[in-house]
Amino acid sequence: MNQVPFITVEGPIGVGKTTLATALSTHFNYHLLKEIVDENPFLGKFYENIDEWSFQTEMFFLCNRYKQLKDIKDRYILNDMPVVADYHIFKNLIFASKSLEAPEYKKYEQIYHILTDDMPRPNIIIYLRASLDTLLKRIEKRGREIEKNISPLYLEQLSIDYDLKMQAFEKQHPDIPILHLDGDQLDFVHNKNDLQYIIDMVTTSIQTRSTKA
Ligand SMILES: Nc1ncnc2c1ncn2[C@@H]1O[C@H](COP(=O)(O)OP(=O)(O)O)[C@@H](O)[C@H]1O
Ligand SMILES: Nc1nc2c(ncn2[C@H]2C[C@H](O)[C@@H](COP(=O)(O)O)O2)c(=O)[nH]1
Repeated sequence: MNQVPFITVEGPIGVGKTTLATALSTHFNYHLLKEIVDENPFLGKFYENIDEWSFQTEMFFLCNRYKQLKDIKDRYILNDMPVVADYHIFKNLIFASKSLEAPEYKKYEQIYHILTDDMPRPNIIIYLRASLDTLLKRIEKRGREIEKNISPLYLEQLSIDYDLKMQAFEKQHPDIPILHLDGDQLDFVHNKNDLQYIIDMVTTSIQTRSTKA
């Protein structure tokens, strides 16, 4: 496993991944790996008609993230420069497993592993959860036009899928610390003490990893 800190913040749409990853990047002076969203030309159509646009949407996210991971591997990880990201590549499987029909998902999964199995993986994961009501309010506050069509049911199911994925991930990777945070209780945007609480947790995790290395 790579020794240099590679931290990721994960969780359902609108939970605060990009906000927290950006704050951590600034605090620790780590390179920030931010996922692209608005550049995905299919996402707006996806929310209007998932069946029609899911394959192109998922493939666009996969190809873009593959290129991002390849770049940070070459430019940062292999040069022992830490990174903090607002996504884990496994999110592609969470979304695609629901949006693609089984035969297409089988093909997608094969392509996913071909592209990403030799890419760097985060060695500290921050898992943010929040209630459906909080997620919906934050998505509305963020105000992306294309996300106005996100159905509460889609978001609720996504949250369940994230929980199931994280439970499975913890069993499969006991060596990778997962910091579970309650996004309903922690306001790291408006409350400095809440942000400092998270920073202290992450600092401890980084130090623990370096002593084990
Ligand atoms: N803990 C929080 N408390 C209050 N507002 C938050 C919190 N986290 C995020 N937000 C706000 O919610 C919106 C979505 O945050 P964002 O970081 O874009 O979520 P994600 O990257 O998970 O989709 C933004 O407007 C952000 O300012
Ligand atoms: N169908 C997919 N949609 C995805 C994927 N990754 C992100 N997204 C969407 C969800 C949000 O509308 C927006 C930003 O996502 P966040 O998780 O950062 O809130 O993009 C994906 O792999 N498939």
